[in-house]
Amino acid sequence: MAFTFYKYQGTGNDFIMIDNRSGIFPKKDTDFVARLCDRRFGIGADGLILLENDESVDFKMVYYNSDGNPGSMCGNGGRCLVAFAKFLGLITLEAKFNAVDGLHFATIKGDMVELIMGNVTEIETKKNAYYLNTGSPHHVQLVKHLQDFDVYKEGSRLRYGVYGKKGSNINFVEPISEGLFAVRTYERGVEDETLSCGTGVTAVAIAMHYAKKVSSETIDIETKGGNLQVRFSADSNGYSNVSLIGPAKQVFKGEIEW
Ligand SMILES: N[C@@H](CCC[C@H](N)C(=O)O)C(=O)O
Repeated sequence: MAFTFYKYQGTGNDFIMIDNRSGIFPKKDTDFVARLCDRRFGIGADGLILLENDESVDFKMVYYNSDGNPGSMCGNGGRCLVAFAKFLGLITLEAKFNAVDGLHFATIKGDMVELIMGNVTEIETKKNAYYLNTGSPHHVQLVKHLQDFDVYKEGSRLRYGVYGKKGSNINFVEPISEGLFAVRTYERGVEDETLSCGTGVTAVAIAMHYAKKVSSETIDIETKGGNLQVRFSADSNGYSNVSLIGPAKQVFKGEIEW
C-alpha cells in the first residue's frame, strides 16, 4: 500500500503532513509514526499531522510527536496544517478547525498564517520560572547567554525532574530589546531541542507580560528557525484573543509505502 505525504515547516519546526480524509492511515501504530519521523531511518520530522474530516468545521487536526505518541496542541503544526488545507483547496483565506485543545480559527495570506490560540487564565509562578498551558504545557525560564545555554541538558533535567512522567515542554528565554525576546525550547515528545515551538513562544510572550518584562500586547520572538509574533489582550481575567503569527511553508512531497 502507498500514500502521498507532504513535508511542511514553520520557523524550522517540521512536520509530515498527510491527508487522511479517507481514514486509511494506521493511527494506532506508534512505531510506524515514530519510524516516519526518524531523521535517519525515515522521512524525518518533529511531528506528524493528519488532516481529517470534521462534521462541523473545515477539518480536524490530529497531531503526533516524533516519538509516535499523540501530542497536545502544536502551534507551528496548526499553522502548517492551515497552509496544507489551502494547498488542498479546502479553504481560501480563513479556516476553522478542531484540534485536541478545541476549536481554532486562522487566516492565511501568502505563506503567513495567523492562528488563534486558546485563552490563558492560569499562570503558576515557580522558582525563577512560570508554568502555563497554551494548548500544551510549558515551563518558561529566564536565562542569560541563551546562545551558549545547554538547552538539552537543562531541558531534559526539568522535563523529567520537575514535571515527572507527564512532563512539560521547557522554554528558555532572554530579553533582546523592548518587545523582543529570544527563545529556545526543549520539546516533550521530541525529547530534544527543536528550532521553534509555537505553543512555546506563545507561553513565553504571555509569561513575559505577566512578569512585567514587557508592557506591549504585541511581542516578537526570535527562534533558531525564524521569527514569530504573538498578540493578545490582557485584563484581570487573563489573556484572550491570543494569536500566533508566522510563516508556514511546504518543503517537499513524497510517497510512503508499507
Ligand atoms: N511543536 C509544538 C509543540 C508540540 C506539543 C508538544 N511537543 C507536546 O505534546 O507536548 C508547537 O509548535 O506548539
